[in-house]
Amino acid sequence: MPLTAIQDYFTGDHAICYGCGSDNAHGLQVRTYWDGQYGTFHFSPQDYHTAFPGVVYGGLIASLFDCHCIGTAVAAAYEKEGRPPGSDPLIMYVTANLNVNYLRPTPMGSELMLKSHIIEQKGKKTVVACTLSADDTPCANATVVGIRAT
Ligand SMILES: CCCCCCCCCCCCCC(=O)SCCNC(=O)CCNC(=O)[C@H](O)C(C)(C)COP(=O)(O)OP(=O)(O)OC[C@H]1O[C@@H](n2cnc3c(N)ncnc32)[C@H](O)[C@@H]1OP(=O)(O)O
Repeated sequence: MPLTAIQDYFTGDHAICYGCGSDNAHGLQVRTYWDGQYGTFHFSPQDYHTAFPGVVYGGLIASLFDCHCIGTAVAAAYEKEGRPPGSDPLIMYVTANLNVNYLRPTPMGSELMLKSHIIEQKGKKTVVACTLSADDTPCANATVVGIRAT
């Protein structure tokens, strides 16, 4: 697994995203570690991420999927072009579609693991699938369609 997350290569206007911008002090700080096959991200929900007692808020989960999957699309695109992550010209994707299945309540108090992989890379479009697990139990999964913006 790389030591640097894909989002850590982004600076300036590309580092302000609520989900993954390193310069956004109020953001979620999503970090995607891409190993060429899978993107991995761990997140520990805080008390204020609760939906109801003991259960993580679903909108938070959607946000984690969103930025982690877009990060996966960016990392995979650099790899496909044979370029170091973050090199110019910068690669950026935006979310066109985000589809989440909530399989069971996601428990508070556990570290969450998101694991993503590429389903399709074609033209401007990349489709990424991702599973979110707590204590090795899948709690939600998602498919994200990313469209290349730069
Ligand atoms: C600069 C680098 C920095 C990077 C890091 C920054 C950090 C932040 C990053 C984190 C950011 C966090 C994430 C965020 O929060 S990103 C913010 C939330 N997202 C947006 O605001 C996006 C708004 N939408 C648009 O801008 C346009 O509608 C887009 C660009 C998405 C498509 O525009 P357009 O319609 O003109 O595209 P096209 O005609 O060229 O079609 C191209 C292909 O796309 C396919 N398609 C289109 N729509 C959909 C859809 N809904 N489902 C499935 N597929 C769809 C289409 O069929 C075609 O496929 P194909 O026929 O070729 O197979």
